[in-house]
Amino acid sequence: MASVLELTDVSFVRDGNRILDSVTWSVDEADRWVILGPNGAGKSTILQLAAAATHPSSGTVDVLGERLGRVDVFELRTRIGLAATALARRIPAWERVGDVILTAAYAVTGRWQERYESVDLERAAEVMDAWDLTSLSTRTFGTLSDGERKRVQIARAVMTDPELMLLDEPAGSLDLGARESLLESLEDYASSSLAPAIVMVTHHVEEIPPGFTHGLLLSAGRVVAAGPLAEVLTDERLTETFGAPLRVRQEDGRWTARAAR
Ligand SMILES: Nc1ncnc2c1ncn2[C@@H]1O[C@H](COP(=O)(O)OP(=O)(O)OP(=O)(O)O)[C@@H](O)[C@H]1O
Repeated sequence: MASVLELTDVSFVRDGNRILDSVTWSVDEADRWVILGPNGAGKSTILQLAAAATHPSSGTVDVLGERLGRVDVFELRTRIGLAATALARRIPAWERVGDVILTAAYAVTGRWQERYESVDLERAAEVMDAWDLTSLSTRTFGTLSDGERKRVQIARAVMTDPELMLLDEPAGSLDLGARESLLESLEDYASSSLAPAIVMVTHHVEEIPPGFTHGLLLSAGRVVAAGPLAEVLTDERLTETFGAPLRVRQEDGRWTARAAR
């Protein structure tokens, strides 16, 4: 199986702090990974490397077969879908949802031309339908709830038909109903044979959608465990990752964790 992301002995140092320490990790095209770890573990930094948004201090990062440092990252980034709150801040509050999705095909925010290809209009309609956004298509982005905004961010990334999808805390800050509804959509997306490799960052095992296959546990910039979810999500490894005694359970494809007593 082809590897879409490969980190080999990667360290990332900023202001004298070793944020990632000798990380070796690889993602195949059919994988759906979750990166779990406490605040400051280095999860977002790994996502930034995978998004070709930064370079390692040492070691090598290969994204979609291209080595960072030897490739035009602007070209490479067009092949990667990234849904992150920091990016959503660039979406103008006055832009209509339909245009937020549609303009992804042109890698811009803010509608900039009045004539779009019909193939893009059809694709935007399909994506909005899949992510339950059709009824919101004429609403402006600034009037949406957090849950609706998260859906729009993901749909915008899906619209570009990426070869690697990166999701930074897609369910963070959502209420229970919005979280469950988003996880259902992510489960549908992850189960499609047409979907690309997916890497999702989260703090909570409860936010892992059914159908996700692998887990990378990070603590203080180091890999605690990486592999199939059932092998890495154990009491011992979660306890080591979060530095507190934890017990983890799986039921109907969903995970829960709580303090061990
Ligand atoms: N450019 C930088 N300069 C200095 N320190 C940085 C830089 N980027 C990240 N850090 C630090 O590196 C550590 C890891 O950050 P990162 O955002 O990757 O962690 P995270 O696991 O995603 O955390 P969180 O769960 O809180 O979002 C943090 O302590 C952060 O303050």
